[in-house]
Amino acid sequence: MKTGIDAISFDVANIHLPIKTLAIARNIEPEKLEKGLGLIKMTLPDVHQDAVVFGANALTKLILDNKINLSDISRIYVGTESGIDSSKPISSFLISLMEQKFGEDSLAECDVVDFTFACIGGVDALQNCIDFVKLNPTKKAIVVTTDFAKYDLNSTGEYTQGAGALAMLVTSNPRIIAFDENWATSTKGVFDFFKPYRTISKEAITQNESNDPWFDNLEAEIEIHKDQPVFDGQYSNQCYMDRTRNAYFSFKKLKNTTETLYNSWNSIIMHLPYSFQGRRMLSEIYALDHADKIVSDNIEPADYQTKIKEVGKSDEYRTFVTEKLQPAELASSLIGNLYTGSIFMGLLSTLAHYYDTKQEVAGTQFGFLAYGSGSKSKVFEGTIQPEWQSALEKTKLFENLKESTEIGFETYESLHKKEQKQSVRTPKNEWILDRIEKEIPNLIGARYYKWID
Ligand SMILES: CC(=O)SCCNC(=O)CCNC(=O)[C@H](O)C(C)(C)COP(=O)(O)OP(=O)(O)OC[C@H]1O[C@@H](n2cnc3c(N)ncnc32)[C@H](O)[C@@H]1OP(=O)(O)O
Repeated sequence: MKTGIDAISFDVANIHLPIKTLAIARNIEPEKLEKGLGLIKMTLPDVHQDAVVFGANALTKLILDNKINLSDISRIYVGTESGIDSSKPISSFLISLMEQKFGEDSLAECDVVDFTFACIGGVDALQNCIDFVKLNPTKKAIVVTTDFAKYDLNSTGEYTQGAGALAMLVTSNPRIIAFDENWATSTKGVFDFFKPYRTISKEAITQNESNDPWFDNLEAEIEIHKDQPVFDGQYSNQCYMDRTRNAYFSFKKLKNTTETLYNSWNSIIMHLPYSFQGRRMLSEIYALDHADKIVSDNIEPADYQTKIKEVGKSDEYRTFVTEKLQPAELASSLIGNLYTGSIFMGLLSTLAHYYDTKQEVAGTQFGFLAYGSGSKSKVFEGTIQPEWQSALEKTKLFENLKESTEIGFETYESLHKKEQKQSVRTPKNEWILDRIEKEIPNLIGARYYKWID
């Protein structure tokens, strides 16, 4: 029996800052961002959007477009690193919003939970749901990935920001992609990118708010966390490269093959924190697993990086990138980083590209190289199913991305600093963040959402 993804929906922030505008404002050469990293637009949440809103919108679309009967859904597992509460998971918010829209107790027997491991949490959720459906072939699960990839102003992560969610129905005999048995993992506990709690004294926080009785219950110090990560960009690239390489070669061992694995993959879907990350990182694996061994086992360490760089710039590698990686990059260039959703947006981008250009990919294999900082990589593969086109009929990814509203630099900064009061875009047929109760400087209160017709 086959198990995999039967349907996919998405919701991204449909306002964006052109990368050129950011480059000019920050005094960065636009060509570096456009041609070096493959960036065109950067999306970010409007005033009424957050990770719950994106997740709820993607999930609502999945349910409506595929006429899903909620009583058939046994699990909704969420991959996210944008949790808004240390106890109440985003999946708990999603349950209440879906019941608000589709009927009270419609998900009363559904198991829900969030998975957090930086950008790989969605893949962890998927793997769990696949295992569950394999054991219970008549049952169905949904995976939601939702995040706001927010970086500090003026940081090297700033131009890679993005926001949005995907929702995927996991079933037996799926219409889009069926995953094979083998999943290889490579893990190492490192600090390449993380979001630590910070300690702040009660005194510092209450200076301007001393009349609020809420503060009476505070300890002398409290811990808060900021949406933006602490990170070391070049080190995170090294960790990405090390983990994916190790997982790739473990995957070959699991498959018990000496064949050059990527040759059998029609498309390669990687975690894309920005559009060209995959092509910049894969050249090492490409060189090591090449049939003619471009890099031999006994090459001098000093020559190793130079050789990998050379391979990355060769015509042969460029052709390989155009054929196997570029379709996944298209949406990333127009959206930015989606953290847990990036790899799945790469899958959707690839399929939407083949759909729009009327190319049949049923029966071909796609290879997946996932990465999450902290750090972990998983490598797995799947086969595209005969009904993939009809299953994606309503998705219209690139048409939808064209509708995004452009904003200027001042609006971008005011949204980033949470100073903007009025939404840029008028919401329609979507969930919105209605209000946050007990919001005080640096602390976040209970959030309430509503559906806007
Ligand atoms: C969150 C995760 O997934 S972890 C893995 C990735 N890490 C992150 O995303 C963390 C946040 N991001 C960052 O810190 C940064 O954006 C990074 C590390 C990804 C990129 O760092 P930067 O210092 O901005 O860029 P970097 O110098 O590495 O690369 C710039 C590229 O543009 C190229 N470039 C520079 N100028 C130009 C130009 N004028 N024309 C064309 N290309 C140019 C460079 O040659 C280089 O490409 P190459 O190495 O393929 O030759």
